[in-house]
Amino acid sequence: MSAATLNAMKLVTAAEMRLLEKRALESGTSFGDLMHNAGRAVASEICGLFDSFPGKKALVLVGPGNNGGDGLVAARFLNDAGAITHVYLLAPRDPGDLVYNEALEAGISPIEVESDAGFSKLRELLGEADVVVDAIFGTGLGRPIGGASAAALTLVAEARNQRPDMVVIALDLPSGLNADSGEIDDSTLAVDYTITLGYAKRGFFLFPGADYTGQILVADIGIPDGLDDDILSEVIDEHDVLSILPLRPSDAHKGSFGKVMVVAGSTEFIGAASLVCQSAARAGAGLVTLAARQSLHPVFAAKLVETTHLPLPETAHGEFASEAAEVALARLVKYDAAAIGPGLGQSPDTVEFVHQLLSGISENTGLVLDADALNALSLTPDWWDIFNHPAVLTPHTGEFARLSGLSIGEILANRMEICRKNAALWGKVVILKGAHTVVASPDGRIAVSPSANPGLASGGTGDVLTGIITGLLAQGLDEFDAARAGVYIHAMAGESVRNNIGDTGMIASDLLIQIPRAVKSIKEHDHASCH
Ligand SMILES: NC(=O)C1=CN([C@@H]2O[C@H](COP(=O)(O)OP(=O)(O)OC[C@H]3O[C@@H](n4cnc5c(N)ncnc54)[C@H](OP(=O)(O)O)[C@@H]3O)[C@@H](O)[C@H]2O)[C@@H](O)CC1
Ligand SMILES: Nc1ncnc2c1ncn2[C@@H]1O[C@H](COP(=O)(O)OP(=O)(O)O)[C@@H](O)[C@H]1O
Ligand SMILES: [K+]
Repeated sequence: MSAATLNAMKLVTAAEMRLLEKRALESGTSFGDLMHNAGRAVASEICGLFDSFPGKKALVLVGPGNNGGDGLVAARFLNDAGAITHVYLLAPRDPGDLVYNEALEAGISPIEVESDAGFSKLRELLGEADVVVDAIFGTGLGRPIGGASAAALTLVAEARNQRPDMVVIALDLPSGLNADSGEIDDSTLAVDYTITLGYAKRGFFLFPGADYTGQILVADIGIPDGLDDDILSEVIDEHDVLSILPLRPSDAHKGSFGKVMVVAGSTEFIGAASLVCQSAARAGAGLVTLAARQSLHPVFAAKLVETTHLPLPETAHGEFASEAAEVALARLVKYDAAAIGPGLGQSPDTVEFVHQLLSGISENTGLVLDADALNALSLTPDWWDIFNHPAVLTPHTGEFARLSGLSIGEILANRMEICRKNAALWGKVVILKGAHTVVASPDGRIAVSPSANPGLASGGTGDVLTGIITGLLAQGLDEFDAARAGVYIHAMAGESVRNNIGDTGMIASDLLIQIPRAVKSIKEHDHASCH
């Protein structure tokens, strides 16, 4: 999905959605109103997808519960809008069902599920439909989809393969997609659009579900304002990022934008340090200094022209000397933010160096810990009890597994919730990297990247993220703001490269010049939207 298509979105679990619905009912909205609003809003979104809607052929697949009820209301409004509308009932509706009877009164004659195993009528309708709405199951799915519903969904998928112009829409969510975990059923359709009710669901940003939603549109179903203040999860949005980006006064000097120290790099991982330094500068930091072992200095000095250098003492064996941390700490007091870890390696001397740095660093220094700094932390049981400095941690799944003691499978199965819980336990802002990166604050807030971009899955792109966030911390942002703005800018930089060269062969260095361009674009969009 293109990240730019998403607007500000809170994310809910199925339980949170039920709670919001309950609050809406308690505040005087009836369930009938909500369902009516839902069906009408879905129909209105569907009409908006076509240049001219009257005369289009719409097929609504209706299931047994309230998702099917919404489908019946939507069918009525599609009919009113001039579509030739068919409703296909996958399960009988109660004869007293209000929305069913309203559909009948509107002249729609629902087609009962066929006893013919060949589903000849359904095939015929699918052969002609311009738009198919999956209103079979929503958040109430309780077990695997089977029988006629599974068969119908398979037929839609087949028809779609034969007629790519047919638009397939999921009402609330693609049937079978788990709103909380992103798990899917064998029958779940990969749709073109998901028109979701009230709030986007967490599962839309978790895999495999994230590959099935198509473009997500949020339909307003009339849940009154002010009921969702305790919903703390959202997709990171351009307007939020704009509101937290540091100001750039015209009379600024380099001291205005903060100083970053990067403690990174080793003989084996030279490039990591370069990428962090360059991205911190590209994110707007006033000055970047690289602290690396002194024998590496000539290489870095040739490569990093704008960066200043703090060569650190080393042993005859090319390891950090015992006084290296003290040298770095003495200089660090003059810095606003530090990135520690990328490419440092994991030798015992390096681990000791990292531990000394972390135990001596001032509370006033903004801190991003990545890669080998995280690996070094993981070696200490209950490390979070000892290391209580505020920091942004940027683990990928493997590093998160080491930090938490959880298995990679456990983390992947529940990325948002696990990231949220551990951020609270560790007292850190935690970025769980990957497609739809999750940012969690110790206070329970979660911000999810709108972007999934396989182009970013190459060595060094994480170092760029670390640099951007440290650059933002140095400019005065707090940890959570720097983390979510950094994740967004990094994602936008990745989207720009993907737009330019595709998702194959992107390298981390390609992102660097795109960082200021992403910031510029965020600022200009706001300017454009004001006029
Ligand atoms: N939240 C809101 O504010 C609003 C929410 N709204 C809508 O409500 C939707 C949730 O509705 P819901 O709770 O009725 O659940 P839904 O997804 O229709 O399915 C439940 C039905 O399916 C059945 N069933 C379950 N699994 C099955 C299976 N594998 N195979 C076969 N049957 C299965 C289950 O039967 P049972 O398990 O009892 O046998 C029951 O009959 C939500 O997604 C949204 O569209 C709006 O209307 C208004 C405002
Ligand atoms: N499929 C993907 N979609 C979006 N972002 C991704 C994807 N794969 C990787 N990334 C991003 O690329 C970066 C990779 O970081 P990391 O795994 O630490 O690699 P490295 O250490 O080589 O830089 C992270 O910011 C991660 O979120
Ligand atoms: K559905």
